[in-house]
Amino acid sequence: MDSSKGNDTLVFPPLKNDLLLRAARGEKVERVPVWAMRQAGRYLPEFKAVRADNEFFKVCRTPELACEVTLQPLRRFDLDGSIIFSDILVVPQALGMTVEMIPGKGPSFPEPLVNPEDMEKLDFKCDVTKSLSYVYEAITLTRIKIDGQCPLLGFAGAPWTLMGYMIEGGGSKTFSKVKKWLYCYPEASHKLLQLLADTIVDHLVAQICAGAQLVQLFESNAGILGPQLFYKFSLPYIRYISKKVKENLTSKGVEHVPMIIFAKDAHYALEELSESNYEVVSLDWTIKPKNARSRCGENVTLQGNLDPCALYASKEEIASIAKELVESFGTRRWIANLGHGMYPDHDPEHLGAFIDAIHKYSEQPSDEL
Ligand SMILES: Cc1c2[nH]c(c1CCC(=O)O)Cc1[nH]c(c(CCC(=O)O)c1C)Cc1[nH]c(c(CCC(=O)O)c1C)Cc1[nH]c(c(C)c1CCC(=O)O)C2
Repeated sequence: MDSSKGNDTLVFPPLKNDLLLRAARGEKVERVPVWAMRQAGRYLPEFKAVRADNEFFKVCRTPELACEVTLQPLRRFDLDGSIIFSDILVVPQALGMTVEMIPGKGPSFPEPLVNPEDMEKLDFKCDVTKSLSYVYEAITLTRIKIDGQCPLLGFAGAPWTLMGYMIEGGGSKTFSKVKKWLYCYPEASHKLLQLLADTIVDHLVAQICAGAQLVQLFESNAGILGPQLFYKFSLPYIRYISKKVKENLTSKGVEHVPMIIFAKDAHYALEELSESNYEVVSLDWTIKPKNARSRCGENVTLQGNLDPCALYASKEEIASIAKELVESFGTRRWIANLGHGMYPDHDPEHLGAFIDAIHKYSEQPSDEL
């Protein structure tokens, strides 16, 4: 069958480029797939034009706008993957918290959680299929509009990263408020992390049922925890999520999709992450590809790990860095990406140079496939 089925009722246009799915599953590819975290964003003038007239969460909540900005980078670049435009902070919103996106500052929670009693304000019975239905509608619409050009990724923030925003009320240098919870209120912390994990499972399953062909879990603030806290308060929930997502899909009779874990700066846990039931482990730029491969073994696909700042280099230098990455990662079980997201002052053409160079240097002679 050439049409891909997201669930029993949805039939989407056939997929013309499945490199990303094949690389995630460890199959041979004729060239290495490439996409970029935050590929839809403020470095694109066409994104800024949409944002000029629409508040950030309005774009998230309006399926036509979310679909439009998701497709913008695909019109410019030869991308092998597309990530739905949304935000990790829609989950705290679904739990009843107010989140604002303040220009020049980033996300802000006017009423963050201060004490464990504040958790009573959260909606423990929240039904994401209702409160986040706009995300799933955006995914289904985008899956249709993308017309099989490449696979569509869904995503969520991991529990520890979301807990950080909910308690700090925004970004932070030290994350001392949320870390204080881990030391002073470990039981309440686990209760909050479990609530988040269960909500994230439902959110990822609903995205897959709506048409997401891979999903990525962002533990962007893993680096703030040392190994001890990571093994206690992050890794168990990362593992719970992959297990439950897969179980829930099986019980619904929906095909499994590859799952990607990005635990930024958690080098110490690479072995454990690669044994956490995720098909892909995404790396930040501070680790050598060969080192990561020998620690993760041969059974997972690696993703990454260009330093986003390398996109400030000349196009020639970007091409030579891309060539080095291809030589270090090899062409099997690798998805080329950045080690974190695009920055607003990146030149779009420099991302284009990276994408084209990865394709050029990873092209396989057809008789070797
Ligand atoms: C931590 C985090 C957030 N959101 C996200 C993460 C995890 C990834 C990471 O570590 O960067 C994930 C995210 N946020 C966004 C996407 C969309 C898809 C894509 O990657 O293209 C994704 C995958 C859109 C966005 N989310 C946000 C923007 C920019 C805001 C704008 O348009 O005004 C975009 C395009 C806002 C946002 N949202 C968040 C922050 C910290 C910010 C402010 C960042 C800034 O201002 O530079 C929370």
